[in-house]
Amino acid sequence: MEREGNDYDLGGDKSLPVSSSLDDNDKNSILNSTLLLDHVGEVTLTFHSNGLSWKLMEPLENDVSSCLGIKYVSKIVTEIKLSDIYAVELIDNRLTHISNLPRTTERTCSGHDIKMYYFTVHGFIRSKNQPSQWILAEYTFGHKHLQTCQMWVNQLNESLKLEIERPKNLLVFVHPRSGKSNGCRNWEAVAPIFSRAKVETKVIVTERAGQAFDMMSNITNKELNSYDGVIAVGGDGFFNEILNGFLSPRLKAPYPPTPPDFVHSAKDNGDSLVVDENEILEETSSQSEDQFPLISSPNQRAPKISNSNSEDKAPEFPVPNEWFRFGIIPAGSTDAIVICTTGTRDPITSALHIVLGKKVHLDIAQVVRWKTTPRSEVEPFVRYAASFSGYGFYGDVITESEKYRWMGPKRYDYAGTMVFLKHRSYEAEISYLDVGLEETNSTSKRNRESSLLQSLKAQRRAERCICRINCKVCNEKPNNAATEICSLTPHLYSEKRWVKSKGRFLSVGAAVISCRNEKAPDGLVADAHLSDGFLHLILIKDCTHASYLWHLTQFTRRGGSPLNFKFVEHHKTPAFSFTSSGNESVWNVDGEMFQAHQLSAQVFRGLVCMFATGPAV
Ligand SMILES: Nc1ncnc2c1ncn2[C@@H]1O[C@H](COP(=O)(O)OP(=O)(O)OP(=O)(O)O)[C@@H](O)[C@H]1O
Repeated sequence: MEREGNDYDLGGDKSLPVSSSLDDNDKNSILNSTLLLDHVGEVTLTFHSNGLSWKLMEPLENDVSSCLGIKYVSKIVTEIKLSDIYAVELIDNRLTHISNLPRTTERTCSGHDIKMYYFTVHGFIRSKNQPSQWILAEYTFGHKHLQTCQMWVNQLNESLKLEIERPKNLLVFVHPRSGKSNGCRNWEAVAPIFSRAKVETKVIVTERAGQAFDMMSNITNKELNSYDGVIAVGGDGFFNEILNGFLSPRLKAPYPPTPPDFVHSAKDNGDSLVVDENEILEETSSQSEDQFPLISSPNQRAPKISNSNSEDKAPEFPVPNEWFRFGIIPAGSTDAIVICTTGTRDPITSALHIVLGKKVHLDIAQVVRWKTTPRSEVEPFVRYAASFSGYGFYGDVITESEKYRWMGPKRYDYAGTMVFLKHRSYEAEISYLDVGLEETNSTSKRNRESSLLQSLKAQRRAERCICRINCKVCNEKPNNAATEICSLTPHLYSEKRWVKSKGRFLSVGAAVISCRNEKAPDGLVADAHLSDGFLHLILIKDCTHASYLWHLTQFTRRGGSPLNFKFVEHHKTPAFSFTSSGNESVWNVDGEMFQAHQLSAQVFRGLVCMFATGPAV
C-alpha cells in the first residue's frame, strides 16, 4: 500500500511553522517536519523552545528485537536540548540510492537514485558510565527540498545565536611537548569542533618555555578584548604560565596580609619595611623585568615581563573579568585543573565545554616571595597558582622529576619514590589566619581530648562536601572569612587571629582546589572547592617513614584524612606566611619552582572564570 506524506521523497513539502493542528506534545513547537534521519528512518522532527525531538514514523525492521514473542524497539536517542547543540551544518546534496531508504519509500519509487539534501545537528550526550565525560553525537536529517533543510538550519542557527555565553573568538596556545608530547595531536583532534561551531581561533604552538607567558603579558588590551578567552592545550604548568602572563601585569591588588612579626624587605637596599598599601599597589602593577625564578629547570626558561605596553594595559582590561574565560584541552602529565573543572581528562569533553560557553569561577592564590638575599633585586617576586603550591616534599619531587622529563608522566612516580626514600625534613615557621571553627573544619585545636577527636572525625567525614556542578559552597555569597578581590583590604584581617605552627616539616602544601588526578580521584584535599575562598594548608611535621607512607596513601585514596595523624595539620585559611631558616628546599607553585626564605600567600575568591561546569554528580 502506498504511504502518503513522505516529505523527503514523494509528497509536497510539509515542513511548516507549527499550527494548531499539532498534537499536545507539539504545542510549544516552533517547527515541525517529516524528515529522513540517517541510519534510522523517517521521523517527525519537532523544534521546541528548548530543543529538538523526533518520533520514528514506523519502527525499522532492524531496530526491533524480539524475546519470547515480545517485540522491543531499541532505545534510540529521540531528543537533544538546544544547550547541548554546538553546531548545525547544511550538507551538499547527495544521491541516495533507493536501497538506503526505508522500505516504505522503496515500495513507491523502486529502482531510482534520488537526490536528497541533508543537514547535521552536532551535539553531545553524557557517557552512561562516566557522567562527566561528554561524547560527540551527530544527527543527520534529509529532505528532497533544499529549502526545507535550509529553513531548519536557519532556524536552529538563529536560536543558537541567542546562546550568548558561547565564545566566538579564542586565543589558543599549544604546548607540543606537554605530557607524552600529545599537544598538537590533541589540538588537531578537537579543532573540527571549534570550526563547526564557527569559533575563530588564533593558534600559537610554543617553541620554548616562557613564550606563552611573554605573549600573554605583552598582548595589548585591544587585542585581548577581541578574544572571548584563552585556551591552553597542555598541562597544569602550561596553564599556570598563561594565567601568570595574564594576571601579572593586570591584577591590581595589595600583597597578602602578614602577621606583625613577619618582617620582610620590600626594597632592595636591605631595609626592613612595614609595607605601605599604596606603594604595593604600584609595585604590583609595574613589576620589574628582573622578576624570574632563581631556580628554573633546563626547559623552563625564566619568563620575563616586558612593560612596553604597560600604559595600554591598566585601565581597559578589568580583572576579575566575567566575560574573558580560560580553557584547558588536557595534554599534560597530571591535568589536575582540568579534572577538577570538568570531572574528566578528555580533550573532546573540554572542547565541548568551551564551545558551549560553560562558566565556572576559580579561586586563584597569589604567592609572594620576599627578599632572598640582601643584594637580590628580584623581590617581591609574585606568582599566581590555580591549583597547588608546596614546599619540601612537593618542591623536591618536582625538582627531581625535571631530571627525568624524558620518562614522560612516569617521572613523577620515580621522583616521588626517590624523594620519599630520602625523607628530608625542613625547619620552618608557618603562620595562617584563623577564620574560626564555624567557618572551617580546621584541626587547629590540636590539644583536644582524643575522644573528642574521634567523634569529630566521624562528624566531619559526614560534613565533607565534594565540589560538583552547581556546588553549593562555590555558589555561596562570599563572607568575610573567604577573601574576595573587592574586599581585599588589610583592615579586614585585623579581626582575624594569626596562628603559628613551627618545627621541622616534611612538607608544607597549600591547595587552592582539590587537585584531583587519576591516582587520587577525590583529590589531594577532597573538600577543597573551586571557589570557596580558602587555601587548604596541609602541614606534615617530621614523622617516621612508615607514618609518612601511610599518610601519602591515605592522601591519594581518600583525598586527605587529616584527623588520622598527629603529625598532619589541615587548616582552611585565606592567607598564610612562611619563614624558613635556610633555603634548603624549593617552592613549587603549580609546577614553577623557586627558593624562598620568606613567602606569603593569599587567595582571591573566584578571580578567574573557566569554560567548564565542575564535575558531574
Ligand atoms: N615548546 C616548549 N618547549 C619546552 N617547554 C615548554 C614549551 N612550551 C611550554 N613549555 C613549558 O613546559 C612546562 C610544562 O608543561 P605542561 O604543564 O604542559 O606539561 P607537564 O609538566 O607534562 O604536565 P602537568 O603540568 O599536567 O604535570 C610549562 O611550565 C611550560 O613553561
